[in-house]
Amino acid sequence: MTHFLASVRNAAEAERVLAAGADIVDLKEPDEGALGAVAPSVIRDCLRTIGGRKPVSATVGDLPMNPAAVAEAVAATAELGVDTVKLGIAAEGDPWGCFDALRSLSAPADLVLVFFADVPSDVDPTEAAKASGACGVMLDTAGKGRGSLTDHMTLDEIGRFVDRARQAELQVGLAGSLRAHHVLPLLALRPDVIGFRGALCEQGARGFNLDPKACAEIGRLVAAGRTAPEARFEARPTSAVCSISSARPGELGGGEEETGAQNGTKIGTCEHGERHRRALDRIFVHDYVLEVEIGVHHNEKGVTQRVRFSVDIDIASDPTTLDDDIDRTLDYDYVINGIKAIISGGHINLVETLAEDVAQHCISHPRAERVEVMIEKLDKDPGAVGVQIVRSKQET
Ligand SMILES: O=C[C@H](O)COP(=O)(O)O
Repeated sequence: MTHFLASVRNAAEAERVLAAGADIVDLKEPDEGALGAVAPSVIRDCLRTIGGRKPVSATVGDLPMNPAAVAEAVAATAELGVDTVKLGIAAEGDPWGCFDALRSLSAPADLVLVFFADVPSDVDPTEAAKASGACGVMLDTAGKGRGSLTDHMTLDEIGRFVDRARQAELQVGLAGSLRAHHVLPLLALRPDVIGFRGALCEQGARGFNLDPKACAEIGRLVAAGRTAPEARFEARPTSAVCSISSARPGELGGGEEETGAQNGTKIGTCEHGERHRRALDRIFVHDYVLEVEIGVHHNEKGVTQRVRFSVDIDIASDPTTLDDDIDRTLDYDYVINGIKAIISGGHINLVETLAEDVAQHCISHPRAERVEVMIEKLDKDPGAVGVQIVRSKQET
């Protein structure tokens, strides 16, 4: 199961993220850099407040790779009683000297090495963990104004990082200016930890106060999403048939589709772009009907009504490297699990809001270029009413 790590700067914030369902409280001063350290007195205070309810990690600051300084900082932080100490691997200095020094420490806390996706490093994470005695590795970003983790690495690359750590029997975490729309695609990679600060704060700014609504929203998404990837191995929803049917070459704009036995959900793929090395293909989920709590009217509150989702996503693909591999395209489950996670959040007033959330989820997939979302309420008299929106990567 993936654990929700929330970075906080004091005990009051720790209480707030615990209320939002955080599994790991990560002590960090956001104004002091990507891995800014909080003062020892603040760590003690937080440990008292948390009182063992959840594991606590702490960072040691953005330190240069100086063996003596790194070993001293890790040992001092571990002595305060945290469960895990997180150490960022900087580009310059003597990382291997640091790993040697750490290995000979007998610090009373686990060590996690943090690698920055936006800082090139030739240190191999699993080798570094072995050399230092770390029990885990994590990806994060150093430059918090320079995009999120997925702006610096593709999902395939992040997946390989997770897999390599797994093979080395290491715990693995993912973070780096992650937002709500990153939750599902990253949970699908099955990391042990997914970490947030900025997304939990007012205006999404990591140095600002925590926003209780944002904390709750991220907590809810992680809780809902970490079960969603399992759906790949579970029975499909009765309303959907999810078999793949690809267009044959030459069927521009055509394509094949399969129709659900229960209510006619259609899911498929059709090629509609030019057939060069990098084609534009269209993945679609049509006529997917779910019960949703939605509407502004009094008689729409506290009840569900049938809503039909039709989603078309244009994806960049390279047919020469597809290799019959689901990870090299966009899985229909990504769309379906996203819709399910969005509607599990409770009542939504407007179909426009629902359409926008679905569109943002879809367009955030690294392969998605353009998405069309149609949402229809089916139980309104006299017929279907709804909204259709189009969003492109360039607009987001
Ligand atoms: O360890 C997780 C980090 O605190 C993530 O911070 P961020 O979401 O602001 O990049």
